Amino acid sequence: MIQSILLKNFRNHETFKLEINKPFVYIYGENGSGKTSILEGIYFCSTTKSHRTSDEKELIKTNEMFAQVVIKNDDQTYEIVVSKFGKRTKVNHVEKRKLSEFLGHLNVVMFAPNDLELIQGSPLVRRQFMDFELLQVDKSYLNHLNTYKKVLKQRNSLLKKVDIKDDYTFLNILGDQLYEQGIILINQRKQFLDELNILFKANYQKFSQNVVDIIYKPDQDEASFKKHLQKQQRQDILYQTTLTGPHRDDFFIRFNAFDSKTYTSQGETRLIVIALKLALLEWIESKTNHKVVLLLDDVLSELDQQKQDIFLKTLPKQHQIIMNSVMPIDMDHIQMIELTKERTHVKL
Ligand SMILES: Nc1ncnc2c1ncn2[C@@H]1O[C@H](COP(=O)(O)OP(=O)(O)OP(=O)(O)O)[C@@H](O)[C@H]1O
Repeated sequence: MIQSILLKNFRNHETFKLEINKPFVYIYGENGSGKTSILEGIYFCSTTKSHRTSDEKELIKTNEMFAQVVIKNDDQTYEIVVSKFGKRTKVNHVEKRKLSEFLGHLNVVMFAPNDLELIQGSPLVRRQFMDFELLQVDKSYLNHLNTYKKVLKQRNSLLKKVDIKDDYTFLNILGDQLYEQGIILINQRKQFLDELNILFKANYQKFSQNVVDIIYKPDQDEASFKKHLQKQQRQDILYQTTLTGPHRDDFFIRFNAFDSKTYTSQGETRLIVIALKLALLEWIESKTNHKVVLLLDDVLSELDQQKQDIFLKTLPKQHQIIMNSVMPIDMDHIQMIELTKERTHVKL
């Protein structure tokens, strides 16, 4: 469990310090007070990435040289500092040069408003979701994914040079390698979505009676992928690119009989994504045996009062939850923090 959080020069926080004394922390305050930045800080210290920017210099408070996040979790201290020279990480005050030595200790699942893109966005968003979650729990997945991408790049550059009349020997070798790695990705993604689907449906049922399902849409099944690479490469040569494979995979959420992407309302979409995140949390815990902290950024907006009440009542009790919103709520057993200007400029 996270016991304390310190942000220094992080976004609008000059110094923000929070000692946590209950499993459920609820932070509220006006727009721009820095609520999202606190969750972003925790996420950053967990993953070394921001959930809302790829330009990490943005995290450094204007006119400052560095931003720092220090988190005490299960009596271990994790620290990340970002400056114009890059990022540095420490565990228990000892510098960790290898990312693998820093990652995996402080596990979080975050819901943020831009996660609605999981439903509404392009297939790339959903592929990145599958890949990111799979490589977190299975290091070998990263190797297969990287090899697949490397072979795909080689094959695509060869396809730009090769002629219909040429000898296809090298193209065939690359096709075999692509198939070999590709089916591993397809099978792992399928298994991931099958397992996630069971947890997702159970979580979603707590909110609504609609029937939902995660449907994997591999670009090709194993047999047609093989057939394409062996017998239909003329098409690839013509288009000068690999037309099919897991790099074109997708999934969608079936909502009753429809595709939620075009069918569900904003509030319904939000509940679907929340249920997906709750499912993900359970899935990661079952795979890693590590406790996962749930971060909920502005999760209540767009939900009607009844849905907000159901949501708050059904939040998992066995997890640590850190959540924010504009308005306070009336609930027992939570640590309520009002974020005021003074709180973001605490004297240490
Ligand atoms: N590098 C930075 N330096 C200083 N201020 C920053 C920096 N980056 C962002 N800000 C400001 O920090 C403030 C806090 O942003 P944040 O998104 O955390 O607020 P919030 O409380 O979650 O707001 P909302 O309720 O509108 O979602 C904003 O006013 C933003 O303009």
